[in-house]
Amino acid sequence: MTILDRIIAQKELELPALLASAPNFPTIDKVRPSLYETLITASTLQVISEMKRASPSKGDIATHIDPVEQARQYEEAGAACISVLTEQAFFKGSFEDLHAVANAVNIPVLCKDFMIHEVQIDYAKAAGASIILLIVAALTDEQLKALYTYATEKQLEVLVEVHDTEELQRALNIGAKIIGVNNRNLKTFEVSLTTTAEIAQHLPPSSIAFISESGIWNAEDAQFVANAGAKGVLVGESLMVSGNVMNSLKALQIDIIAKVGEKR
Ligand SMILES: O=P(O)(O)OC[C@@H](O)[C@@H](O)c1c[nH]c2ccccc12
Repeated sequence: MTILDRIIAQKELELPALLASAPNFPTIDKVRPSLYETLITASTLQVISEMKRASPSKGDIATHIDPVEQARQYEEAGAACISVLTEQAFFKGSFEDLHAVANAVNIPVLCKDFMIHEVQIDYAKAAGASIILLIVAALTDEQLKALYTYATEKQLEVLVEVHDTEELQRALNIGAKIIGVNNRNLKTFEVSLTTTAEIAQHLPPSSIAFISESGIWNAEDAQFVANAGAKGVLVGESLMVSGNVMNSLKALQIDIIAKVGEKR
């Protein structure tokens, strides 16, 4: 059993409780910018910064950090979006974290979880998310399509995560507009930024907002994925452990305007 299998099995165990009750969060009435628009019009690499206490690959990362404080710093540093891990068993997140962060900031908020059922999307929306994640590797084509449609009908944006070219094709088939390459293999935990470069070669020349996820530590990493065509990066651990969130985040916001004659 891979870690992804284990997480999905855990999600299936949690579904009955979600289905038996209804989300009960005070409504957050905010109109947030579209992440898609921000990404495709960007002239600097956009940073989606993540609130990540722990992970199955690293164990505890930063369990003492207050999500609201962290999110405020991300927003102030010019993050395009804040990703909040809501998975509990392996990442120590919660919908409460998501709601608190969504309340505190005005930029787009991504519910980072392992979605297998519409009810999770209801909770994400109720807790204030403007974007959800769908992981192609965790879903059948039918599930992927159904969850994608359900989320977009609820006015949520969708980040569709892929790890190889076959998954990219499945994401393209459902009309995904924001596609993220996870540099971390969720089956082996191996991280390699070249995954982004490899998959980028198979992107059709269209208006897809392409981002690179995981394993981004510094400006050099940011430059590498930007050269491959990424418009944004999804960054967790390096910002969670940084002693200076503002500087660490700003260092990633490199120029991505292609110079004439330069190949990207
Ligand atoms: O901490 P990192 O290496 O910067 O990675 C962040 C983010 O990409 C990672 O948390 C992630 C990417 N896809 C996921 C899916 C589920 C949970 C977590 C993730």
